[in-house]
Amino acid sequence: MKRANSENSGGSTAESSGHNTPENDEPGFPPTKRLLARSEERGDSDTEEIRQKMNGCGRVNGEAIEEDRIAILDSGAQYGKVIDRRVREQNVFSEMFPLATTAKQICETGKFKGIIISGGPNSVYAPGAPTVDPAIFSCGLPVFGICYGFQLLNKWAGGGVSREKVREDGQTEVLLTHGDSVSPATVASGFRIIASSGQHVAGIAHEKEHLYGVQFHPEVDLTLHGRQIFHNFLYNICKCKGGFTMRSREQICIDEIRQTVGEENKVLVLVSGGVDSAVCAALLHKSLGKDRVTAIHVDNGFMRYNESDSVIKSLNALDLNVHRYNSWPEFFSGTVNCDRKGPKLDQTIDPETKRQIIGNTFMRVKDRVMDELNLKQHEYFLAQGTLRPDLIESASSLASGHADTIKTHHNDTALVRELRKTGRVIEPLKDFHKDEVRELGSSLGLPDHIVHRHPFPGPGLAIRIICADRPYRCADFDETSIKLNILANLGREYQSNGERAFRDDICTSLEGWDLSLLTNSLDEIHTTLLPIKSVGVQGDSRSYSYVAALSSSAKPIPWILFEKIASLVPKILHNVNRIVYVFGDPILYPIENITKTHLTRESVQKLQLADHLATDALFGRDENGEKDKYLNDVSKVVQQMPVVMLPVHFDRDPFTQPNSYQHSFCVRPFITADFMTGVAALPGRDIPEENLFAMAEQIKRLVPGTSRVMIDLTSKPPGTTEWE
Ligand SMILES: Nc1ncnc2c1ncn2[C@@H]1O[C@H](COP(=O)(O)OP(=O)(O)OP(=O)(O)O)[C@@H](O)[C@H]1O
Ligand SMILES: O=c1[nH]c(=O)c2[nH+]cn([C@@H]3O[C@H](COP(=O)(O)O)[C@@H](O)[C@H]3O)c2[nH]1
Ligand SMILES: NC(=O)CC[C@H](N)C(=O)O
Ligand SMILES: [Mg+2]
Repeated sequence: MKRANSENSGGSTAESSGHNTPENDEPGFPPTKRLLARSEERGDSDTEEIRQKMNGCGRVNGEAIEEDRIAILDSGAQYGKVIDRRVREQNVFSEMFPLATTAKQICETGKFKGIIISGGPNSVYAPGAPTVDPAIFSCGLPVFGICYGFQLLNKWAGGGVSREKVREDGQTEVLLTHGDSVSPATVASGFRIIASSGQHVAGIAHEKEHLYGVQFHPEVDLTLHGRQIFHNFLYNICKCKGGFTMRSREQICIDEIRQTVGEENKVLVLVSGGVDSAVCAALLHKSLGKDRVTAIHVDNGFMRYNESDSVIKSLNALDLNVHRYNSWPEFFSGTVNCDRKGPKLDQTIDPETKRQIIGNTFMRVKDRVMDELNLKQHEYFLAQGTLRPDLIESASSLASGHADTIKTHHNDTALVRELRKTGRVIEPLKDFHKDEVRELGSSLGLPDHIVHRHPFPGPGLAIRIICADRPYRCADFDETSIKLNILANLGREYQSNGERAFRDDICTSLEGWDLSLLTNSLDEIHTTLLPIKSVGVQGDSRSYSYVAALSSSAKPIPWILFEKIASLVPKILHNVNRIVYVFGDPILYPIENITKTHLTRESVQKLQLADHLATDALFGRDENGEKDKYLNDVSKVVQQMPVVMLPVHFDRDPFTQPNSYQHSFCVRPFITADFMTGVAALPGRDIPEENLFAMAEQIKRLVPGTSRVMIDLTSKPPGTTEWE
């Protein structure tokens, strides 16, 4: 293995990191003492915060944990808190600290057995990129670097990290999401390559120094054997004993609620009918009793068809005081700020602005409701069923210091953050993931139809109507369209030199991947780049890019081929976030225009109908309506199925029919455990194909102005569950 000298490696040369000195005969390892001293001198601005965190460390709800501890240094990954969970579920206590935490701070406690460094949105070679105290790698504790953490490790030890032509996003057997890479030639000396992915290095180890790094994400569910990797690190390498068991999480939540609210005060809880708020309300009920808890459900105008009625029915059955408020005019005319200046929600296109308006309007409606119910602000706390992923994706400082905002969840807007600072917000589930909340709900005795209900986002259908007033076409649109078509038809004979060169380029870039399904396919795949944007998450950062539509006359529909194309497109075309299949005949005309779309009552009603038809067709409905809709076999495989309205009118010759006025609908059946990562459900394998055909036919027939129906084939990452 050669020592790297990548231009992009940020100048981490043998000389600058003090390698090969007489004090340390192992190449690549700077002398520990010198680095520990240097780390003390740094005087980082985070120091006070870290010191406080370190002092408070090792306690769960006041109880000291004396067992082995693992320090997780947070580079801002979306998956940081998933690492924490993976470690704790193996009965080892873990705590997250800012990346700037020094080796000295960790070592002087004498309680840590190892260090894990998380992934993050930055590039290790970018100016000002967050970095780690170099002594971390030589303090004697085993270190496991994940993604950004792996890149920091390799760079520190004299290896290289560089921006690659091909970024990797998505699942193979492991989840990869990165744009920077280590190549075999740039692995730091002394390290052994223990895993590869195509041409990239996926794992390195220096057994003697107990230093390990992986480019992929072992912490997420999508990585097969990820738990085993943590087990090996914790038990075989760090020699943890595994004595930590969490006290009943239910009791921890109850104690926290009682401590915060005290003897006299009361709680107003926002309930949507979803599992998180139902569990939150049940915990409050158990902790404080019925009379001290008031629940309000807000119909913001973006609920599903008749949903608020059934929510009230099922919440009343839980013995809660629930008040329902129909506030849709307030939401449609809501603005980001209280002064009502700036664009109203029904004039807004930008998804982040839509989300902020909705979140802030929830808070304003809450204030109005309190006045109406004569509840005194100083006696009341506000409770929300906020979960860990809501905070991570909103880049809340409650979750991480370096994370990128993927999307602002409505329950974590600026106004909510202001209220939190006053200490009057209770979020007992803020450390939970969705599957853990369901477990807690069952143990609290909530009925199955609530516990297994599919999630529905607070902003509801408002973030499932893609608003637009002009097509989204950047300079790269035409080139991306051409490349998309070549990529989807790799088996075709290409005449032009340019096309052949691009095809060969793709094949070289994807060396190591099995492309036979694509190169052997005789089916013609039609591709249409849609001039609209959708939100995604790539390399721990937010992305906002094009949607690619696939169609074909091939029968039966080659779903496995489409799935493969969907997984490869974002690897090659980084400006494509989502890949959909369009039901029906192949799409022949390009999409030049969009249908001007805003949030109006009419657009919401159309989507309510499409969503209602799609949900019934896929999950069925018993004769009583709602009851078992989310308890059948398909709904156990698919954990959520957003239906999204797109401002796209297909099958129009743009020269003879320039005006676009119809909409299309896309269903997104999604398979996941914790909603941090997941994959699209594939027809014929995960969900019945005939249900989807029936659904597409019904939407087209019954929803006025429908152009086409499609299904989303994108995994998360690079897509997200919701489109905005
Ligand atoms: N329509 C609504 N009325 C009142 N509160 C709401 C409404 N929608 C969302 N909330 C509040 O925002 C919180 C977060 O919403 P979120 O959708 O994540 O959770 P949920 O609705 O309880 O569960 P699920 O994720 O299963 O839908 C809820 O727990 C609830 O406190
Ligand atoms: O209460 C919510 N308020 C929001 O603003 C919000 N945005 C996304 N979601 C839900 O969160 C889960 C993950 O969604 P994404 O993969 O789209 O980020 C999915 O279940 C989404 O439906 C929200 N829930
Ligand atoms: N997930 C990560 O840690 C990504 C690291 C880095 N931002 C990259 O894209 O390579
Ligand atoms: Mg919800």
